[in-house]
Amino acid sequence: MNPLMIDSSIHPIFKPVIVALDFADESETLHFVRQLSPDLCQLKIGKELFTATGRNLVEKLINQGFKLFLDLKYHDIPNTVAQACKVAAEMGVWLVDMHVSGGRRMMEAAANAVANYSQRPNLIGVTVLTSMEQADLIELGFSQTPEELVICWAKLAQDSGLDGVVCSAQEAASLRAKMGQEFLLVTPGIRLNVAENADDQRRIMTPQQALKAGSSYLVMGRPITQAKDPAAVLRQINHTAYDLF
Ligand SMILES: O=c1ccn([C@@H]2O[C@H](COP(=O)(O)O)[C@@H](O)[C@H]2O)c(=O)[nH]1
Repeated sequence: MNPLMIDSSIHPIFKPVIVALDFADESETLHFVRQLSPDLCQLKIGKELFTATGRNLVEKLINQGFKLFLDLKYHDIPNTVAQACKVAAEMGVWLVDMHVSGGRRMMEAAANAVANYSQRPNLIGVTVLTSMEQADLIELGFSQTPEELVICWAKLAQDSGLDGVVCSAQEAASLRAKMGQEFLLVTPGIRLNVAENADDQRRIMTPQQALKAGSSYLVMGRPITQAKDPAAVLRQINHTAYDLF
């Protein structure tokens, strides 16, 4: 056995999963998180849990040693998003996101707002939601394929000073080739096998496919939170990641 496997925190690629804590309250969340550890995964708080618990739980989980993705998908005028990103930076979060469709000036204002924090959060742009497919884009007036739109918005995000994007793993290979090795590709829409229930997701991949394609981090909610043994699933994915790299 390679000695690196003893500590999966040595390189982030060996714990690529960000677990989406899509729960309704703090006690349910903390009960679930007791099964995990910062050596196994990162955590994500999104709209449901943040609306229920606010900054208190974010700070509690950071104090437990977890890297925290605050997934509130900001989309507003530049000043409002910039100020929100400053508050997130003060809370010590690791990743913050905003919709690329908020435009260049919004993203530049956000990047400038956090630039001088000694430990600033990584800012990432949400491209085309993984729950969307071609028909949804047509209905919204877009003529591009999901992949074309994701590539266009990822370039704009990079040009506006963001550190990466949220996209589906189906776009990861082309984005990795175009955006370089440092650009973060954070990919939800992950299912343990393609025959698994995709729920409301449309553009899905397995952990192995996503990592091979160039994903930096895999966002996984239900496949982990509804698993009998969430830690075992995470260990398995970490071993897969280790074997791949
Ligand atoms: O395009 C996006 C952006 C964010 N998400 C979030 O990721 C998780 C996925 O949960 P699953 O249960 O694994 O489907 C969820 O918190 C979403 O808000 C996304 O799915 N797609």
